[in-house]
Amino acid sequence: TRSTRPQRLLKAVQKNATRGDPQSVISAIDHFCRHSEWAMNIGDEKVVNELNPEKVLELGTYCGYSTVRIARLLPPGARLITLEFNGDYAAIARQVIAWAGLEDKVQLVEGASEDWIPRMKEHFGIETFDLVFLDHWKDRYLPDTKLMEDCGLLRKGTVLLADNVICPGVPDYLQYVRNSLSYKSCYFKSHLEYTKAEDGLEKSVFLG
Ligand SMILES: O=c1[nH]cnc2c(O)c(F)c(-c3ccc(F)cc3)cc12
Ligand SMILES: [Mg+2]
Repeated sequence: TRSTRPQRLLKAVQKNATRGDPQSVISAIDHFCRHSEWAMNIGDEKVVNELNPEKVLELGTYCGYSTVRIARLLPPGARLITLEFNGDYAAIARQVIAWAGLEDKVQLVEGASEDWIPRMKEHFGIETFDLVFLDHWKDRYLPDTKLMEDCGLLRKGTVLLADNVICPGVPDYLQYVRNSLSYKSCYFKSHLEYTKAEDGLEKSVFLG
């Protein structure tokens, strides 16, 4: 049977990227998405880099592209936990993260965000996160944000970074973080990965 797009993306990484070199993995995926097949990676234009997080939560791994983008910048001892609901995506992402040599900084968990967010303390020993990257199902951004608040996983200064706030769009989440007194929110206009369509990132700082 025909291979899947994630499988073809992984083959492109194994063919064109150097083991242990995260930047070459990122470049190989960007090249694949620009010249072979579009894929829903955040891409090489939507970037927010002024953060120095120690504890990062990523909601939505897909093939691990943004996982590699974030984890490659983490200092020793810093950790990224990434949740992926789709088992096929998770299997590919594990191999992409391993090819980049970042498995020591990344914990990939397969399952539903609403099941794992309440277990961060007892299962991973994490009290609060410094950065949360939301890039999973658009109708889960708002409920998962409220769940993280209720689980005490956000502290004064925690940054929520949300992809696709314009395309496909997350209107309920945007309305919440832009109107809640508990967040300072701002929009980073960009483009939908590898296209000319508008998209952007919403950066929201939790005020406690
Ligand atoms: O479902 C998604 N989860 C996470 N990220 C996405 C994304 O970055 C997209 F561009 C898109 C996308 C897919 C098809 C389009 F025509 C436009 C955007 C979807 C997702
Ligand atoms: Mg996205």
